Amino acid sequence: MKVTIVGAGNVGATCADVISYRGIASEVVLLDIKEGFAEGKALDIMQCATDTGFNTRVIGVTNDYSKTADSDVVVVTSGIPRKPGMTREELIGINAGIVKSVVENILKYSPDTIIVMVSNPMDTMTYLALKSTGLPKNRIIGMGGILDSSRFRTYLSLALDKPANDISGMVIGGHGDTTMIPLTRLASYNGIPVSQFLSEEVLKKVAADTMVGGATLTGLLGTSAWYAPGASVAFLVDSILNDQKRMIACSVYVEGEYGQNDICIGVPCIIGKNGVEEIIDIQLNDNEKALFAKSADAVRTMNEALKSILA
Ligand SMILES: NC(=O)c1ccc[n+]([C@@H]2O[C@H](COP(=O)([O-])OP(=O)(O)OC[C@H]3O[C@@H](n4cnc5c(N)ncnc54)[C@H](O)[C@@H]3O)[C@@H](O)[C@H]2O)c1
Ligand SMILES: O=C(O)C[C@H](O)C(=O)O
Repeated sequence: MKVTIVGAGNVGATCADVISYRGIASEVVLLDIKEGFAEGKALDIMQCATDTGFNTRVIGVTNDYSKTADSDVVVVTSGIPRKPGMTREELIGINAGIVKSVVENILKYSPDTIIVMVSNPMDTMTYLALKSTGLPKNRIIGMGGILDSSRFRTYLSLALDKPANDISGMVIGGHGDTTMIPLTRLASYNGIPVSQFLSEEVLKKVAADTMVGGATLTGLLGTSAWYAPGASVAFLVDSILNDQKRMIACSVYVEGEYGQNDICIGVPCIIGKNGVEEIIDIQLNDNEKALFAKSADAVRTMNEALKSILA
């Protein structure tokens, strides 16, 4: 199985590293516009093979899309990350043009591929990729909800002082500081509602920390995060390539689900070899429904901005 990752920066290279290390794909192509950069990252990753014991072939190329031919999955991480104090939405002006040209190039060589969108603002970049290529909606998947859910589970694990893998929880809605919706009501510690262990006040703080999880890391690091984002992409790619049919919150095109239409937004999906195989339309309570509607409005407004940027 072949995976291409466009953008060999922090997230792209970490994702290539995790995919190789875990043997998720037999071949990984890293592509970047910076001369020699992807080649260097690929060689560095390949030199881990004998120490960590993987056999994935990793190659790096400078803007040569012919080497990406027949990729089963293409991950798009090309574009600029935010700096402290910025929102993801402020990246739209530069990233929209990059994403549009990248997806056009990808499809010339891999017309049947599944695209995983990472570049921010991710929900709008996913929508842009869908609309500009005309690909069927099952083949464009935005990565955000899985990362936000990992952060939610981490903050819950810290509050409970219990391992994150014993905690389940999901974040839906937009991948933005004010648009994501941690589903606290449904989070559990080995099936037991977390509300049996944590006060309402603590749970509110966990949700608030989750929502600004990316901004917190950007403040600490000076650029946005990459370890958890890279691992989240690899988890998603694994579910596609190995047809695992995991339920993962992803940004996908909705047609009536959750009362919304014509946007890409984070909802629980079954992810398998055909990409998005099903959207799980769970029953939200009135408060969650209102939050989802507000989140969808914000995502829709951001999509509108594409018209003037790409005009
Ligand atoms: N969806 C998410 O959950 C999530 C998580 C983390 C980061 N991100 C986003 O992912 C993007 C990348 O973040 P990063 O930290 O890896 O940034 P980075 O600056 O480390 O890497 C981006 C890379 O893209 C390359 N690039 C730019 N234009 C290109 C083009 N036209 N073709 C090929 N390569 C190109 C750059 O040369 C650079 O190496 C950002 O937009 C960031 O906001 C999203
Ligand atoms: O926070 C960012 O800008 C990057 C990414 O979307 C994240 O959540 O880590």
